[in-house]
Amino acid sequence: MSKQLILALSKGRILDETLPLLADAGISPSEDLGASRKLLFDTNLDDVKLVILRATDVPTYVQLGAADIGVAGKDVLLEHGAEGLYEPLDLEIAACKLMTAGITGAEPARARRRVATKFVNVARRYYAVQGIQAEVIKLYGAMELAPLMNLADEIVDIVDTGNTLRANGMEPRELIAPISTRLVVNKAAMTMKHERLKPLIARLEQAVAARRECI
Ligand SMILES: Nc1ncnc2c1ncn2[C@@H]1O[C@H](COP(=O)(O)OP(=O)(O)OP(=O)(O)O)[C@@H](O)[C@H]1O
Ligand SMILES: O=P(O)(O)OC[C@H]1O[C@H](OP(=O)(O)OP(=O)(O)O)[C@H](O)[C@@H]1O
Repeated sequence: MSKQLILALSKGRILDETLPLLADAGISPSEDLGASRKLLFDTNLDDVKLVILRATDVPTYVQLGAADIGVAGKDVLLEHGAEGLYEPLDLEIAACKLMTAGITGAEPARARRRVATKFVNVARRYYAVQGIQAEVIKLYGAMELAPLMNLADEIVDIVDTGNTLRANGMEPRELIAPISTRLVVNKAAMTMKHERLKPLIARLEQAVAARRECI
């Protein structure tokens, strides 16, 4: 097994909050991530490299061992499934909620509810547990448009400020799960590379704890 540790980061919103946390933990990329089209970066630590991935690809890289450790939203992890992954640390960044939502004031009454979402696995599980028959429609963005356009009765999506829902005449309904960004580790790497992973995870734990104390 390679001596290097590969750390997979979710690009976009999560990356913006991950880089300062990594810096607090004493880990920084050797070059400016934004100034390059590169996706694989050295860091100030000899044995740690970073890969910058689409958020939904992080669990796949870590599960299959192409990366040893990763940073991913709990929403993405719930949708992907936890097989082959440990989730040792809540990084307490990019907090939001995974919720159902519908048109403001409308009764969620259909016997068989049509639900638009990119979180199809989460949605199927959620409605099954509630005993609600649901036809789940996969979308890749702009979920809030689906009820307005009569494509769906309800959506399952991320809610933060609620501004996107309000701007589209919708309201939050049920909380499915509180979301934050998590550290995930490949199960085999946790055993085979334990000596290298342990101090890395400890650094991150300390950085999260130090921030909590500042709040
Ligand atoms: N207000 C928010 N809206 C969306 N995601 C949020 C919000 N706050 C925190 N998050 C977290 O950020 C992640 C989404 O990041 P971002 O919006 O950059 O990616 P995306 O547009 O969903 O991904 P992609 O571009 O790969 O489709 C979510 O998985 C969630 O964990
Ligand atoms: O409650 P709010 O603060 O309005 O945030 C929630 C919105 O933010 C996200 O969309 P994003 O802007 O990431 O676009 P996306 O649809 O491409 O994911 C999410 O899908 C909601 O639409």
